[in-house]
Amino acid sequence: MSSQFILVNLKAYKEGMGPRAHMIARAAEEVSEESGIQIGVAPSFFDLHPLSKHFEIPVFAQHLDGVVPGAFTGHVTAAAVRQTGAVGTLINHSERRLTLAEIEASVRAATEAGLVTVICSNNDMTSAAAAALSPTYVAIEPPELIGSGVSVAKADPGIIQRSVAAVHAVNPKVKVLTGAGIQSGECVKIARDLGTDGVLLASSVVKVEDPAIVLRDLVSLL
Ligand SMILES: O=C[C@H](O)COP(=O)(O)O
Repeated sequence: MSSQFILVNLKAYKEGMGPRAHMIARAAEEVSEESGIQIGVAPSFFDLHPLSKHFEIPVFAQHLDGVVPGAFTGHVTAAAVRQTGAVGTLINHSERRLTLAEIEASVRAATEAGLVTVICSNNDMTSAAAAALSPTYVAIEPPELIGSGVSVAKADPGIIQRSVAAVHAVNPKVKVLTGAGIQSGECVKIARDLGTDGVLLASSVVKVEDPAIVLRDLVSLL
């Protein structure tokens, strides 16, 4: 069985909320069972518990704050994310950037809560810095390609290769995902052949009428 991981970020897309989040999670679970490839979803905070309750696939938060439970307002603690049944979290997504100190605090809090951590980075230098914090994964995503329909695997394979090398030079135990414009089995295969452990993607699955068709294509060459 391939150890590749496909993580679908539902972002704040209206096509990824409520009933649509359930439909996407159901498609992810079906395709995961058929293919043996692990497929997870990162819905809005409000859909974490509904999805973790109904589905076996890994459910991730899109962000968490590195604060301990207490007098904080509008913060999302690692303990609260854990209680929803989520098993992991994105940290420092391009659309939810944090300071270096905040990233470190978020990774520490999430790790202490037993969550899988995915730090997002924008280039190979920040990938190396992220690896120094010992997350489970670093996800390299060139911001200019996010949501563009142009795949990082085809447009900029060099950034994937350099990031894998940079991450592993700092900490060989840290796994690497890549994202931005990922849309087909060919993209996933190119990323895997460049040394990544999977992909992080959104629009190509979330914004289509039938996500299962795209998900089946994504796993087709693994
Ligand atoms: O979290 C996912 C990434 O930002 C990629 O988004 P995208 O697949 O729509 O380019």
